[in-house]
Amino acid sequence: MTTLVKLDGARAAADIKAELAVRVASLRSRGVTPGLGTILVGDHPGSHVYVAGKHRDCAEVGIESLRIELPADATQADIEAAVLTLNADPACTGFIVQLPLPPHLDTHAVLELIDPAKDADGLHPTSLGRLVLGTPGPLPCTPRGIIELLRLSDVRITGATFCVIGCGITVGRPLGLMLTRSSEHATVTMCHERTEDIAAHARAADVVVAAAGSAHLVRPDWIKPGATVLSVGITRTIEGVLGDVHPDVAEVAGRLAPTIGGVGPMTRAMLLTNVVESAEREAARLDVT
Ligand SMILES: Nc1nc2c(c(=O)[nH]1)N[C@@H](CN(C=O)c1ccc(C(=O)N[C@@H](CCC(=O)O)C(=O)O)cc1)CN2
Repeated sequence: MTTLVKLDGARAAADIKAELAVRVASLRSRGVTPGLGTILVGDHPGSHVYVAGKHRDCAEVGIESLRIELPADATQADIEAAVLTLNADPACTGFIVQLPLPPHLDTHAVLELIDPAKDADGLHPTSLGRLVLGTPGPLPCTPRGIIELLRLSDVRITGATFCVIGCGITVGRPLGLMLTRSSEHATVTMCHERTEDIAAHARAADVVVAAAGSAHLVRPDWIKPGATVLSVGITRTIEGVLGDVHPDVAEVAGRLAPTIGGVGPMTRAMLLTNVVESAEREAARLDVT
């Protein structure tokens, strides 16, 4: 039996927030106050928990935060008006639209309306285009958090084989792009619901990232002994929160980012990082002009 190392995202995020608090204090002393806006539509239980966490984090590091909440039956015009409000609000230096939106809304049209200069999530087409081209821009928070957690935990990325399960816009798809940049140079297999024999792809990988949103999809016999596994997808049921990775995977993996306290806190820490980096660019611009 392999000894399991926990990839402790909660602890890493606490360290990152402590460092960000110092940078925010310095920005404020130079007259730049970072402000994060959030737009939350509907009653998705996970989204309420995550957005509450994002506002708690802001208070902890000294970032102002603004909150817009809309009912589940909000129209496309309602949410687009909320985006335009935050685009125009000088107190909001960056903002996010919490996903998923209720299915009657056009998510891509909403994301496209965000002022790219205020895109705190790295999900605007301009930011994703920059990611493809390799030019600097805000990076999507969960993939950035995954890579940061692997680096801080000394997990080899360059030359390693990754199996990314799930191709959604918040995690899998941008993670594939980020892992294959020259700064990472990993070899990545992207798996999705039409992939034949995902288990075989996972078994061949040094690192398995489960971001499909399918409870206990990844079983122990999918994992090469000693491999690194990250449980990213979450399903909320009446029995509680279930991750994409079955708990018995802990008996085979060498390192495991658990469903709770793994990648989630890192996602939030990277959101704060994006907000602070954008405010620092603004401060540098003001110093020059
Ligand atoms: N606009 C966005 N929407 C969503 C994103 C995103 O990056 N931008 N990612 C995911 C979920 N996510 C971010 O909002 C997220 C997931 C998990 C956590 C978190 O703090 N998890 C805690 C547990 C909380 C709980 O479930 O009780 C932990 O792991 O300890 C924060 C953010 C979807 N939407």
